[in-house]
Amino acid sequence: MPINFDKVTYTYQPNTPFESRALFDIDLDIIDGSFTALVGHTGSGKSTLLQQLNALLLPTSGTVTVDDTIIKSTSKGKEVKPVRKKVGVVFQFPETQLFDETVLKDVAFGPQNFGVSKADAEATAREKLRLVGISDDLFDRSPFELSGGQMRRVAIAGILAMNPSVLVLDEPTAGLDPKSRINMMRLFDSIHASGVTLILVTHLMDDVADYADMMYVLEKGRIIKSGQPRELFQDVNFMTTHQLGVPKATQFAMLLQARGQHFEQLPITRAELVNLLTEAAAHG
Ligand SMILES: Nc1ncnc2c1ncn2[C@@H]1O[C@H](COP(=O)(O)OP(=O)(O)OP(=O)(O)O)[C@@H](O)[C@H]1O
Repeated sequence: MPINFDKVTYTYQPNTPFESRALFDIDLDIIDGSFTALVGHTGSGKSTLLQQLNALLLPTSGTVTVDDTIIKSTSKGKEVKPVRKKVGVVFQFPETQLFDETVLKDVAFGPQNFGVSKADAEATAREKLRLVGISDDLFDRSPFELSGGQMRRVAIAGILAMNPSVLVLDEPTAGLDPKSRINMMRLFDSIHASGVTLILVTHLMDDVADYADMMYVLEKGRIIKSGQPRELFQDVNFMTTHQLGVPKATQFAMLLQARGQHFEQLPITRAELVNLLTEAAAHG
């Protein structure tokens, strides 16, 4: 499902002494089926932008078009409700939003709230819980008895139970150990492969390189660069000057380059680096 931002601005607490503008003239295109990464420092406006994707915040000026719904400053709750169902947002540390007495009830809550029958909502909840790797024996347990990683998976299943066409993920692997982080990114990759449009906010350039096909760099409320990760990571100077860094494979290739190794194009993933080095070794 496509999303378009046309000259979106957002101002917190307008017309008060605390007025502060968080977004300036944002133009953004999320292509249907794409995997888009949004990167930027603390305070660059990522969370503010995310909340515009499903109308939790309305633009102060400009428009956000989600599929065929146009969201603007004067939009009413009823007009934007369809967007809430189509665009699922997984906020940072989503496990803090669990509330129901059992895992199954918690995940079934969203669809039931949108009018799905209890039986159908629970059937969807079971399917999504299995998809995120929660075993059946945990369905009737309190979500608060689970481990932190399991709680996060349950919270993600709750968003997936709404069958969103777009899934927005705000630093979804924050606080996880390296193995759980890799498993969770693989889960999102498989959700993307099933046709869901993915938007990932992250500061991990390896994840951008491994998964994203489009990338936007946000700084002080403005998009200062956009393009395919492959293109943007070639401009190592830009990425480091803006203190975002580059993937580990690119860093390693640069070290080799400083020692005389030639690369037509810097690799951005580990697999690419290995391939290039294997080829180079084969050709002496
Ligand atoms: N409720 C608010 N009231 C006033 N200003 C706010 C509010 N929320 C955020 N801001 C300001 O808006 C700007 C953008 O903040 P935002 O949280 O969108 O950035 P971010 O890139 O998501 O940061 P982080 O990575 O820390 O989550 C910052 O200057 C911030 O101080």
